[in-house]
Amino acid sequence: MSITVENLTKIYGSQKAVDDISFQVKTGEILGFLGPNGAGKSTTMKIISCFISPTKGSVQLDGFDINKHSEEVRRRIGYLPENNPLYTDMSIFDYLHMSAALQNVSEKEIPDRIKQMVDVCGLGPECHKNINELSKGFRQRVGLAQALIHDPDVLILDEPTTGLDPNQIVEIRSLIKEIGKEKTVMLSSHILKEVEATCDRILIISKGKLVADGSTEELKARSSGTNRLLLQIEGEGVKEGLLALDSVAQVTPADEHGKGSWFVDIKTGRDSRKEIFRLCVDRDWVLLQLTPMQSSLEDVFRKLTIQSEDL
Ligand SMILES: Nc1ncnc2c1ncn2[C@@H]1O[C@H](COP(=O)(O)OP(=O)(O)OP(=O)(O)O)[C@@H](O)[C@H]1O
Repeated sequence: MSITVENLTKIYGSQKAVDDISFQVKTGEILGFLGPNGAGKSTTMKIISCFISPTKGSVQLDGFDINKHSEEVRRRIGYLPENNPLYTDMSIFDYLHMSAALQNVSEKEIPDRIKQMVDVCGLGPECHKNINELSKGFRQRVGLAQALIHDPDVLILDEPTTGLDPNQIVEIRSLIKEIGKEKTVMLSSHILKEVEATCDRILIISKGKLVADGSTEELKARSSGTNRLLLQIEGEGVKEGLLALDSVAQVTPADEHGKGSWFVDIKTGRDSRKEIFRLCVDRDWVLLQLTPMQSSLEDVFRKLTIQSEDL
């Protein structure tokens, strides 16, 4: 089941939280939704899940419109809100029973659905406990079980791994990947490594506007625009010599990588390595290192979200 968001805007009082954004999530895709604090991620996810209505624009799930067919949409969406609000004085069983009933799962089917969710979300060893007796990781699993109880085609997960320890993060991440084999998933996170490891595609939102849309590799390539090399050279006049090469855009010191180290940014579509090697031979320089560098998702995120502060 696909999600189509068109010209979505949400204004709270005088604040534009989401500013005319459009995107699609394809059936079976795991989409990562990134952005700094207050960028508009939760607001967008709440609108898609029919928890709040947009000021303008539309969201459709395979043709079901959130404004016209909200019941149909809700039935097809599982939503894990930020901070995973749970009724902590309930047992896992009672909570999942209540969640299933609220999602109109028939009374006859509920016990089987709960059994399946306990199994899928790995709740077995803890399922006799009350929610307030569970660790954060297990509470998160209960939140996921709640979101999945009515077997929705689409899962919307708002920061599903916040507050978890590294082991729990790995466990929840692999659970999401497993679930994502059958369902369309959209998840927000502040952990870029997690998004990189879990998602097929990434959207970056900043100040309510979309600033990037693509796979991790596409975003890295688009963001850098130039290739970067790390060079370590022994010799005189290295910076000036490198800058004189036609394919070189910029040379900056990289002293943290050792004496005589430089970052060399190469113009788009060019390859300077042979030229640099010949230059070293001509000038009698000693080339100690020539390593291509890749920009990280952190670099891309910072570049795009800091740039958009100036919009
Ligand atoms: N109910 C509300 N009333 C007024 N303003 C709101 C409301 N909810 C959110 N906002 C504002 O809308 C903007 C976007 O908030 P939102 O929660 O969508 O951001 P976010 O990207 O999810 O942030 P975070 O990563 O911190 O959770 C923020 O400036 C926030 O203060």
